[in-house]
Amino acid sequence: MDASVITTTDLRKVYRSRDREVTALDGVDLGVREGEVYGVVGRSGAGKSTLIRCVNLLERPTSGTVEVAGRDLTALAGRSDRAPAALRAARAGIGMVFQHFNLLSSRTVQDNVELPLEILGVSGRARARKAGELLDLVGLSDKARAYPAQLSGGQKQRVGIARALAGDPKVLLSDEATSALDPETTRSVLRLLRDLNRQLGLTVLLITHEMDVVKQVCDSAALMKGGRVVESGTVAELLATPGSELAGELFPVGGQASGPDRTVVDLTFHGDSATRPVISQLARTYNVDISILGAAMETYDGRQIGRMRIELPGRFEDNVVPIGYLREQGLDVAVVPDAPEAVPVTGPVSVTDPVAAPVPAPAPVSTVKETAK
Ligand SMILES: Nc1ncnc2c1ncn2[C@@H]1O[C@H](COP(=O)(O)OP(=O)(O)OP(=O)(O)O)[C@@H](O)[C@H]1O
Repeated sequence: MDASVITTTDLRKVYRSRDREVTALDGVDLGVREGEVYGVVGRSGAGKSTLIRCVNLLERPTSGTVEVAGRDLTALAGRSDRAPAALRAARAGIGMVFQHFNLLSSRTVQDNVELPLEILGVSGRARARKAGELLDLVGLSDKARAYPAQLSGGQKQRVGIARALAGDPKVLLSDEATSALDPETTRSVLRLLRDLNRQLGLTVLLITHEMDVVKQVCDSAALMKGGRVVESGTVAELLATPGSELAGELFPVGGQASGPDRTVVDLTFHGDSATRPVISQLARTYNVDISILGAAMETYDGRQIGRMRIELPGRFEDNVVPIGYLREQGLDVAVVPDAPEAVPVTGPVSVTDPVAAPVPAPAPVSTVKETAK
């Protein structure tokens, strides 16, 4: 059974103006499972904002489909510019928070939270009760009568989150919600999102350009480049994928070769291999001096995953056998060229292996498919 609560299929968005076309989304397939926090990262212009705005049809996709909670929103959108009633109703089940909060300055905090309920025609008393509950949930009961100008950035975002939850959404979309906040406030807003995700079973799709956000709250992540998703999966799966750019950015294991005629290798340990003394066995078996240039160890979903960058004396050709040994021990092995990026060693390593210098350009990392938790 597909437990995705947000699914985009071959989503494309082309912005057309008189003299040019920009392909902002170039066939995006995304699956966000119920109850997870899913982060989409990428450089400026990668298409993140366009993607999140297409998920609630604030932006109309050029082609492809968007399903949220089992409903095909693209089918509800109709052809005119004005959203039909069915789409407006479906959107009530999708909350959205924005980087710059988008609060109405002339309304109190309580009235800002009540706004979506007013639009839905909810009676005054029911609105006030719901707004009171939501402000309690985000820790701002004492600010109900304050105006946005009297709040800190973090408090404003909490109001934005309370307002986004007014329609009891199953899904919350977050468009760089913490980008305007300092690191400490960012952490507290992310903790709030995580708590809401757990308490309410809320699915959160967020876009960010900060890897720390992914590290702090995301179960899964996708990397976008040029309108495409180039890597995706649970954080644990990504960390275990040789050559994953996201894994490298989440847990950088830096370190350069100490001189010429050295082989630098990135190793990923997971499962059983994370707890065996593979490196000391390698040193003993081949009588080779190994320098550890960097290492990171994390536990995700109860699985230990380690990444390590080591240096072996000699060039790649001299180290084919030890590298083969590491692979036999169940480690993912990627030889690092002079440039900082790693090249996954994919085929079986043999003495005549063509991976030997010159090292080819990094191969694209294949998408990690979703697996049940
Ligand atoms: N309304 C628009 N009209 C024309 N081009 C647009 C429009 N909105 C976005 N684009 C273009 O689409 C591409 C993707 O933009 P988008 O804002 O989705 O990227 P992003 O990853 O969110 O970047 P940022 O982090 O800077 O917001 C960019 O080349 C951008 O210039």
